[in-house]
Amino acid sequence: MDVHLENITAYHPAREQDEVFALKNVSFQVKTGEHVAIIGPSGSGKTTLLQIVAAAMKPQSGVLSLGGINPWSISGGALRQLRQHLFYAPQIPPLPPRQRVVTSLSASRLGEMGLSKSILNLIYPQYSQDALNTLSLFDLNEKLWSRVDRLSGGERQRVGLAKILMSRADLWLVDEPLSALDPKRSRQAIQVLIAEAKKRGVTLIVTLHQVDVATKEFARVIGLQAGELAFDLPSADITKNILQDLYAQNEHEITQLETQLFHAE
Ligand SMILES: Nc1ncnc2c1ncn2[C@@H]1O[C@H](COP(=O)(O)OP(=O)(O)OP(=O)(O)O)[C@@H](O)[C@H]1O
Repeated sequence: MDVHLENITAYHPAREQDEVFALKNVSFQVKTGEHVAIIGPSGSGKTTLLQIVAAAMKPQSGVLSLGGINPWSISGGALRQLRQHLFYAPQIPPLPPRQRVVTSLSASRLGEMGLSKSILNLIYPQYSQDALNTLSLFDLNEKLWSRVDRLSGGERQRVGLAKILMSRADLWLVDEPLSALDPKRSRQAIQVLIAEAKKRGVTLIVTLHQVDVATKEFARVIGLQAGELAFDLPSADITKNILQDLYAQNEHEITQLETQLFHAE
């Protein structure tokens, strides 16, 4: 599914008084099957941007088009149908605490199950073989029947990624999927996500704090700064100066950036 944003401006209803917007005049296109990373300092609008693309938040102005359809100009029923084609994975995966991993993974296919199968899924989890195969991509096969609240933070985050792969959506919107993972697991997890997206022709948009992962693993990187598009470049064209400018206002993150770039060399 292709994504097209034209002059999107958005703000949160409960914003601070001094905040005028979370996104301002943001325009870009992502082709079907393309993979894009979005980076930027904390508060630059990365999550808001994903929520806009997921049609979970309505922009104040501008036009969003998903597969040629403006989600805000169609009926509620058509919007629900359109949303079945995309998977939005928030920063903290919403995993009900007492649920087993297998149930949580199969819930990614609730949209195609129908009511009776969905209820049955709570007792006899469906698609358990697919769930096992997916978990094995993240070295989590032995956790298939574990309760979600007995997993470590990093394991929970990888279950969140496995849930994306279990879905049959053709647009994946993934918000900071690596925050609880060590560098080696981060690299491995993002490589699995990209390889699966490629295999299935899925369009992938991922927000990342790990600049080194974004520039090494993604062919295209978009930089956001204070709600505006700072750059939209092939990763090969992104220099240290461009990155330093992006994070210039944020001392803490520029130190992190230097560490990442230093280790990446
Ligand atoms: N639910 C909300 N209510 C009010 N304001 C919000 C809300 N969520 C975000 N904002 C504001 O919108 C702006 C963009 O926030 P957003 O969460 O999109 O940034 P981000 O780049 O994802 O940050 P981070 O990297 O810290 O997750 C910030 O100024 C933030 O304070």
